[in-house]
Amino acid sequence: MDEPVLLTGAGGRVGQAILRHLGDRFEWRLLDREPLGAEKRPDGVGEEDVYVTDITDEEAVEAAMDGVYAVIHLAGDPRPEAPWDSVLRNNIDGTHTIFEAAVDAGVEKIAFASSNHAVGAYETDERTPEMYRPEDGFRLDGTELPHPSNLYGVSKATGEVLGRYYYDHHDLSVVNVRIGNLTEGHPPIDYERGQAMWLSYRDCAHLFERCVLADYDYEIVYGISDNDRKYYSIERAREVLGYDPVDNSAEHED
Ligand SMILES: NC(=O)C1=CN([C@@H]2O[C@H](COP(=O)(O)OP(=O)(O)OC[C@H]3O[C@@H](n4cnc5c(N)ncnc54)[C@H](O)[C@@H]3O)[C@@H](O)[C@H]2O)C=CC1
Ligand SMILES: O=C1O[C@H](COP(=O)(O)O)[C@@H](O)[C@H](O)[C@H]1O
Repeated sequence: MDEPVLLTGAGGRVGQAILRHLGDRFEWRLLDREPLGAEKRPDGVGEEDVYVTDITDEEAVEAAMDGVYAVIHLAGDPRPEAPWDSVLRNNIDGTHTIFEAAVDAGVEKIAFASSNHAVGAYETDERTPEMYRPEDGFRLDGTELPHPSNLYGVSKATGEVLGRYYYDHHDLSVVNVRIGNLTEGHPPIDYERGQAMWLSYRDCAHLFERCVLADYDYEIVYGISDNDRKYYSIERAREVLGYDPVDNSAEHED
């Protein structure tokens, strides 16, 4: 594959985890509404490969999408407490703009950064905290309906449905990655839920690498490391994408 991979939200935590481990793996085109200094760009990615624009700007997104093979779409408001006006603009309208431009440009596939918060309401008082523990067998596997924890989760579920629409009506492969809790170096401390859905930086990069390279139609997978504590199945990601994580939050417990 010689064509570029467009990474939106490249300057954020997930984007930087990906670039840190996959900097020389693809020909990158980076997009963010904030400028990306040299320290945020892999070697060989110059300012000419960076698009400083808002994803709701249709013309600018069209320009960034020209000739692109695949998109990793991360840009958006990541705050679980984000208000409706922000998720409507950044997460829903922005994601719609990305899909429209991708279809127009003939992009092959899109990996969309969905979230645990699209399904957070499965974590009921009856199930918690037991479901966060290794001996508990409760698993979500991506076939369940969305069950959002907040309006941010609603926006992520909406992104997944937008992807379904563009997959059904256009020649575009779509994978939605319901990312757990990306934390650098070690799992969250004193936070069982976060340890159960920990995603290490290197597993995050590997997972999105597989999203670019694997063949699929429309998928919903969970993005967590291979934690002993887990309530998300990673079997679908293994099967369809060839995801093979190396980290486990249990290895960081005393
Ligand atoms: N970090 C995590 O543990 C998780 C992240 N996610 C999702 O992954 C994606 C990335 O999250 P993070 O890297 O943690 O967030 P972040 O806030 O660190 O990075 C987001 C990046 O997107 C850019 N951005 C935001 N709105 C934009 C817009 N309208 N146009 C252009 N650029 C825009 C920001 O400037 C920033 O660089 C988000 O969509 C988030 O919802 C989902 C689950 C967990
Ligand atoms: O979707 C997201 O989820 C992570 C983890 O959620 P939390 O409720 O354990 O904080 C969050 O840190 C991140 O900001 C968000 O985008």
